[in-house]
Amino acid sequence: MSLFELFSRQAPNKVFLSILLGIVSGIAYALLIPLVTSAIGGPPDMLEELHSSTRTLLGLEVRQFKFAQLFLFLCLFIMCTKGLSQVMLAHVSLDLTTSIRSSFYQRITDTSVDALEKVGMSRVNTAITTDIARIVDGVRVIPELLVASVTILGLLGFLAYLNASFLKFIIEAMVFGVVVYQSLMRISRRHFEHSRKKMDELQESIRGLIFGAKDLKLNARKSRVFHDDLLLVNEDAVRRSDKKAASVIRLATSFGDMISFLVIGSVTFVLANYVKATREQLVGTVMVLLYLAGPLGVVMNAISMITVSRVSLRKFNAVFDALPPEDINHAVTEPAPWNDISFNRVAYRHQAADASEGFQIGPVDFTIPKASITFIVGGNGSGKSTLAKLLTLHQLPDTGDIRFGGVRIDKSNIKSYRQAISAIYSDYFLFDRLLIEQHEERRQEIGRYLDELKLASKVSIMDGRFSTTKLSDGQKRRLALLVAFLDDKDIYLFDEWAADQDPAFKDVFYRSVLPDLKARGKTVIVISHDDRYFNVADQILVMESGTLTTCAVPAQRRA
Ligand SMILES: Nc1ncnc2c1ncn2[C@@H]1O[C@H](COP(=O)(O)OP(=O)(O)OP(=O)(O)O)[C@@H](O)[C@H]1O
Repeated sequence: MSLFELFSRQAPNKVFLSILLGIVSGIAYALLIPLVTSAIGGPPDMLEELHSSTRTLLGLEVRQFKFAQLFLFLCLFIMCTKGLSQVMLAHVSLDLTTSIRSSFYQRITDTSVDALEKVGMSRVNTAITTDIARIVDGVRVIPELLVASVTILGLLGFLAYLNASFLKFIIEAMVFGVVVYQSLMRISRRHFEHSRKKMDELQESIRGLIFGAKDLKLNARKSRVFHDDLLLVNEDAVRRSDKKAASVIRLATSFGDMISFLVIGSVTFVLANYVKATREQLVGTVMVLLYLAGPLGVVMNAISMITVSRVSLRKFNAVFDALPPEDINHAVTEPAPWNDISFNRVAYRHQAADASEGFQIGPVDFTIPKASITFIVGGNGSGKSTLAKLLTLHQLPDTGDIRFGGVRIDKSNIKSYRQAISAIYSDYFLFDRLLIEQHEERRQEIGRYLDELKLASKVSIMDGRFSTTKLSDGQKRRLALLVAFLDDKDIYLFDEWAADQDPAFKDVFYRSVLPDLKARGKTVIVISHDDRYFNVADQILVMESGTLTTCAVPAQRRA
């Protein structure tokens, strides 16, 4: 979508009205010069009446009173129309910012987890914090550009009336100016594109600076290498590209400023010798040229902002397109009753970023009965978490099928079946609130869980919001468990949940929490390295290099 389309789609009527008001004010602007030159230079016949009177106002003598009145009226008119036009544009710009952000949030919500992981936090962050602001800045100046262009046209019209030969020369000079200016802008755009690319890398380094702070503090050499060879190098690359781009833009702007004066000089000192023109015509032309500098400046500034904005728009669109909405049915309906989850010849491949084949799990076959406990075990990188993503329906298999009872999971029902699942992944995110309805029964339930999870002395929940999330890793996971309990889903998946727990609570988790969930009819899937507790499981799925090697049932079950 083009910049102007973005703006006019946001509020077509307001944009139209503000442009109209801007144009009217532009025309009024253009009228001020002929008015002043007429007042100074003597009356054309048709304005004779306006020159006639001199009056006293507030003790001051005002000559050509009607001219003065008209001049004042035009000034007030310009102030009102331009002001109103600007206020409306400012409002539309702010609405547009919110609207682009909201549609981006929606896109992030609708896209697949896979796409989001591929694009990555840094690119999404830069798109939201840098690109959207630049896009809106560029869009905001489009109406100003139109208004300034109308003013310029009006002034050129007056020049045509004054002296056609001067007009021809000035138009030629303007075309020359625009061609040179545009060439410079093209160069600056290339530098901005480079800077924008480096900005993504800089964002990634900044993430390292914050999230890796603890590690960096423990290793001065590593910290120095990180600072000097990565962070500052990226910062420097952004700075250098921005500097080059800004220098070219400034050069273009001063060229633009100067060309007005060169044209004034050429008209005054050279052209006046060759073209037949009266003194009034010459003075009028010079005044118009001086006056032209204002709207020309606006045009040039607008073009430079639009240049930057177009770079950001391209980048933003690339991120937006890399997050396509999941091609699934988004309507949520109640799934049909089921007694087991079965994986039949299921295979899924992670696409590698390089030319290599990537990692594949499967084909795998297994069945998980309802109201049972299944452990998924295996070495690092064996594919447990990938299998967990398939089990929690974040991905459909490339081949084979996943069935809930007799129902095959496909694009038409995957979202509905997802609603039956609650998961705490190894990289879970703890929201600072519950995001569910609050009522008295729920409050009592929460109190009970806080006691059971030994969190009552640490956290309270007020209006669905946690009093704090500044907890130890183990406590945070317990709070995540509380959130999962409140979800009250049919299926629970825990990816190495107990890894941070102390031995006492680990025992509670495996010997009490999991069997309780099973007793309540929940289907529990646990990814675990805790072999001490494997006997809690009804079945164990062992992953090895993406394949399911054993489907073992523990030999003895402890009471
Ligand atoms: N988003 C991804 N894109 C490409 N490859 C991936 C992606 N996620 C995981 N992989 C690859 O898949 C393989 C299995 O990863 P997975 O996270 O499933 O292993 P895991 O058994 O859970 O390991 P761990 O016990 O260390 O958590 C790894 O080799 C990893 O490189």
